[in-house]
Amino acid sequence: MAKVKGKEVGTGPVNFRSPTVAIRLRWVVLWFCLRALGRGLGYLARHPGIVATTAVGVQCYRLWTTGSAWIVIASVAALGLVLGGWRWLWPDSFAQRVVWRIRGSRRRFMEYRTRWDTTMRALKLTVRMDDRTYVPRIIKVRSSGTVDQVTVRLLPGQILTDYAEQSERLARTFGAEDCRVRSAASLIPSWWPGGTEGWMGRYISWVLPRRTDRLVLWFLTNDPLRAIVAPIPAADPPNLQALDVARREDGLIFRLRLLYTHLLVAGATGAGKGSVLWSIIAALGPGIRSGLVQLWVLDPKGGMELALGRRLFHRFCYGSDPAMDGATDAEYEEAFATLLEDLVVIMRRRQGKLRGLSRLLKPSLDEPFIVLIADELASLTAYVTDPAMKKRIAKAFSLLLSQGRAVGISVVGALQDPRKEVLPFRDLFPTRLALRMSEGEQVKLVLTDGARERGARCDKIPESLPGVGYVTVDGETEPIRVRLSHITDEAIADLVNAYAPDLTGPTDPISVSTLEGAAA
Ligand SMILES: Nc1ncnc2c1ncn2[C@@H]1O[C@H](COP(=O)(O)OP(=O)(O)OP(=O)(O)O)[C@@H](O)[C@H]1O
Repeated sequence: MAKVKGKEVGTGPVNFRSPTVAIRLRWVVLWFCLRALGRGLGYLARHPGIVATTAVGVQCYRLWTTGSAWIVIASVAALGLVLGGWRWLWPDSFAQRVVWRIRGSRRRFMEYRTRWDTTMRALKLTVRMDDRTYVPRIIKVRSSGTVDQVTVRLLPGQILTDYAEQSERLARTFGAEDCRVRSAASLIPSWWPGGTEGWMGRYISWVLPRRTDRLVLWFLTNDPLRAIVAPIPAADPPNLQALDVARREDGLIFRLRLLYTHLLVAGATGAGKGSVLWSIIAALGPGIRSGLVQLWVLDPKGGMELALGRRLFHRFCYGSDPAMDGATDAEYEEAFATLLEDLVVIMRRRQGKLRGLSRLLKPSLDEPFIVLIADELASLTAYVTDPAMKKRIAKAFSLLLSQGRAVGISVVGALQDPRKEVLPFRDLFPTRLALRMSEGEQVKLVLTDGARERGARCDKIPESLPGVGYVTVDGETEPIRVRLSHITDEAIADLVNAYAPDLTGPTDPISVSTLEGAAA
């Protein structure tokens, strides 16, 4: 008979069949006992932690009762120290390996154990074969306190979409606010040094490849993104491959990779695009001060969004510079084109320098990491009035997006309308962040095809949650829900005071009003 890696469920409480062989009751009882013993041993073999804990418990009891209680006390103290140190040094790893597991075991027992089989049957997520019904088996449950991650082994013939289609019903049944269906996580945890991209991560993925017969159901039990996310202290020097910019829905910090990639941010008006740009600037702050990072900024909305931070920027163009007062639209547009073309010149120079030596530029004080931040991209593409300028801007953008990554030039662009007519080079952005959108169709344009079915319901983000969005990274199919930190005008003034590179000697505090005056 076919062997299926699922839990076998009888068709009813008792099966009545015509006996063809008479078996004595004692043999039947013996068979059931042996089978139960075999299953018990199999369970223990799959859960060595239970065996080890029991063995340690028995040993402690023996030591305690034989007058060696000090060994037990010293061992418990040493364990407490190790755990305390682990929590202090690597809080993310400690949370995921210890806290989430303990909480997950409790949630598995209290929530999922009792209702799982009936829910699977009711939602037709079971498989029938040879008169038997198989229910998908829960492999493990991890709970961050805000999200329960239930790892499930798929039955033969099942695909992720089968579960995605039932996600709303699953959420309702298990009392969650939402349910997202994700393919099984890589075996490399997010806190692993270098992440999945590092050499250690790549080696581990080669030895332990991703399990394709598993998926993870993310049950959102208590949304941590309802609360505003305070600015996250910036690392010094910044990790350009993992900038702390947002909080994830599982409560962890979302780390954005910016080096060697470009980021597209899309969202309806008031969705919080400004907070994405400012969170990135805040995370890059220490690098800006040291000269490792240069910001080139375009703010076609007359500097409304970004002028407060002008002292942090190496180049800043917002189309209405006091020096250009009274300038025409064409002159403003020319200023944007010139800035972009200047950056293309730097890109070409860096390419020439690296040619034959290396394929990737490692940012340094001599060759800093350049981030081109462009707010309201549509004003730089579709709404440019002068055809000649439109062509120059489009050409420079295409060159920077297609060739800039390797030489340490990344583009961060924000816009409201993600259609191809508005942003012809949309596909050149490997990393995408979609905030609140007015239509479900737009989600597909910004994120990957099918992202909405897998939970990225950007059109359902309420207006009361600015800064909440879904991010996808090239190569990853599932979007992650995050909320960017909220950087107020006062926080921006603090940022400028702390990180503006032109400050010399004692700090030269500037107030919001001074900056506003400067920007006016
Ligand atoms: N992460 C956040 N947390 C809390 N509030 C936020 C966040 N981001 C933005 N807001 C608030 O939401 C409002 C709109 O934000 P913002 O101006 O950044 O939106 P936007 O997408 O840039 O809009 P527009 O396209 O019209 O410029 C502001 O009042 C801002 O204070």
